[in-house]
Amino acid sequence: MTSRPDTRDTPHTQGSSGAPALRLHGLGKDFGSLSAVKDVSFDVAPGARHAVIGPNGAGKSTLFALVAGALPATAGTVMLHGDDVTKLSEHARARRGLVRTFQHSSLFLSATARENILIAVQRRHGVQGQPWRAVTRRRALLAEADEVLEQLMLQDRSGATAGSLSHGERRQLEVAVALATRPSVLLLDEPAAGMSPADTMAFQELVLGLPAEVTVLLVEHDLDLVFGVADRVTVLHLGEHLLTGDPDEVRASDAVQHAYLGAEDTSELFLEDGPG
Ligand SMILES: Nc1ncnc2c1ncn2[C@@H]1O[C@H](COP(=O)(O)OP(=O)(O)OP(=O)(O)O)[C@@H](O)[C@H]1O
Repeated sequence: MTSRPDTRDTPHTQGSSGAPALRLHGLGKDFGSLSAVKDVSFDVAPGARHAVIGPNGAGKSTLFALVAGALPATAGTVMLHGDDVTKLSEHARARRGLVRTFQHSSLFLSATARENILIAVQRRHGVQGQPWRAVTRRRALLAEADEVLEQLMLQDRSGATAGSLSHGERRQLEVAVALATRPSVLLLDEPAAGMSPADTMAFQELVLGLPAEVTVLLVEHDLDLVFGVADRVTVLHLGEHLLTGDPDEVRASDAVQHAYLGAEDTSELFLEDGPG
């Protein structure tokens, strides 16, 4: 009988064999007679900032849930660094480094920003349930939490309770909490939802500043954010894979323009920088 190594204390690696960080193959999800995701295949390269976009009902959230392990797939496989994780739970995937943030906050609102991160750091080190008894390790754990606070530009909000943070800051903190688990692949679920334009800009900087070795898969409505951060974009339409390409290919694609706006004027869908 084999047992999986406990990876809680080891940084997650990018895999050994040159495999993609993520490979989705023939992925499908049916809800009764509705196929929300149909035969979707694409790779996410290690270190990529890869976005999934598509019009309402395209299947983005469902695909996200299939990758995270929140929903079982009806068909197909999810490979993480070359390992088949299709049958693994969300928790088991997270332990292998595939970590998501939540669209609806899962923060402890009465705990400070630093404490929220610390809780994640402690979990990674396997000291949850006895947080303040591990006195000798406390300093190291706090230092790790502070490093994440700084990475996410939250050091000035360290002592503020999560409940007192602005919407944009909470989103930042959610990413910080995810990052504290040392993911190899970070899944961001519509982070710009409900954000002001200024918060979205700040969030863009945050994503651009994430450690290069962390692969990011982002499901997002806000195309400004997508085209501000992504080096690869997958477009879904009616549950199907329409195109995976670099941002310029996606912007230039008639099929993508039509998927978004049908026969309507598409001239302003993907605005380039500069005056409109
Ligand atoms: N739990 C469910 N049960 C039944 N149908 C569902 C369920 N979840 C999603 N769907 C349907 O699957 C299709 C894809 O939905 P999904 O939410 O994945 O799309 P989306 O691209 O994320 O949409 P949006 O941009 O509007 O959030 C839609 O037709 C939706 O109504």
